[in-house]
Amino acid sequence: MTEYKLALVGFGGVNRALAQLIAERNESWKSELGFTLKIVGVTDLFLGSVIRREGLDAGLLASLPAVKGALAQVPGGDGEAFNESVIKHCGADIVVEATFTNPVDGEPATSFCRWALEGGKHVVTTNKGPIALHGAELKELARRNNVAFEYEGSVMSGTPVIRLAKQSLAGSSMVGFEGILNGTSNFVLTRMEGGLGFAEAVSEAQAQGYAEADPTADVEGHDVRLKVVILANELLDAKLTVSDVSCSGISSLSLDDIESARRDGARWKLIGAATRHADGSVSASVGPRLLNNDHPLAGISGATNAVSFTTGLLGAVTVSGPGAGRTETAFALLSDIINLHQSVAHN
Ligand SMILES: NC(=O)C1=CN([C@@H]2O[C@H](COP(=O)(O)OP(=O)(O)OC[C@H]3O[C@@H](n4cnc5c(N)ncnc54)[C@H](O)[C@@H]3O)[C@@H](O)[C@H]2O)C=CC1
Ligand SMILES: N[C@@H](CC=O)C(=O)O
Repeated sequence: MTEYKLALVGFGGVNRALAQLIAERNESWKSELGFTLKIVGVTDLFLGSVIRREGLDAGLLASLPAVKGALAQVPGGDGEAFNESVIKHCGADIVVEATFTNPVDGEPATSFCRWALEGGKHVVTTNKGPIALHGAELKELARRNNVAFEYEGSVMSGTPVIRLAKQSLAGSSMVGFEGILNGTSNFVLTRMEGGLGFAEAVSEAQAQGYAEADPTADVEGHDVRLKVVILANELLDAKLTVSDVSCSGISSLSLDDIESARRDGARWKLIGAATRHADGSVSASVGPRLLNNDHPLAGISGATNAVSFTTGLLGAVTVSGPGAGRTETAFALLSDIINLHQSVAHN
């Protein structure tokens, strides 16, 4: 039976949910997936760090209080985050990177990924910064070190859009996509349709674990811009950088705007889109759009996301599912591990 040893880097909502899944389901994964997971290291800026090569109790980790230095309560743990030691020396096969997304330079998560890949460890991550800003370099580093670099959760959380589009829509002559790609902003718009104020709706999204550490990234479109760069570069063979994508958010929409849209049979949605033109160039944008109620994306509510791929052979192919959420995103990490397990077995 294959057992993968994991180092969890960042122990916030997503990696804690992964620990909970491991505590509850590791036994059933033996027969269902053909492997089990063992956590051998955890590090978090706020909670501290711990290494235990024989394996840590996933249930105990998942139930730790979210207080400063809490990992010191675990046998062998420390209140300080020794990121480099955990990534390089805890004996992990897979580094599970889920620290804050930094939309400006992708750091320090990009360095964490580099350390892991250079050390011959697989990396799975939900962090959008390293992929949108340094994806080509990290993929090349993974290739040179013969390890996997997987990031399904970076777009639409547990909804498997990247792999689905890359594998199952390969050869469909994709020329573009448009989508609702941020759970928080769609949740906020939906709650505002119910009459809740903008600030209260953002607070609810934070409490649900949907929002970024700084929710400005969600409501001003910066998070969607990273996702548009990731999808365009993966699926349209674009070489987009963040500055190539025009970007505006939903913070200027008032309750009046939303109510007046409703009276007109329409809904405001934050849409990220990219199109490949006849000359091969790709243009991309993020911004609020008023959609008539009969538009395929108009009915998407709450933290649900959806993306519609425009293909030459099939026309529009639309995928919808969770766009945010702790357990939903932890599932994306599991799906990355399943994918790397299948690749390892295949090779
Ligand atoms: N929550 C969600 O629905 C989704 C989250 N993501 C991405 O997944 C990542 C994790 O998300 P969450 O767990 O919700 O965030 P979170 O804010 O709950 O947790 C992040 C953790 O990383 C730790 N951290 C930050 N900087 C660090 C550093 N330099 N070294 C060590 N630890 C550090 C923080 O202390 C925090 O505990 C983020 O990049 C987010 O953008 C992606 C898809 C969905
Ligand atoms: N904050 C993001 C989380 C997923 O990427 C969102 O709300 O979509």
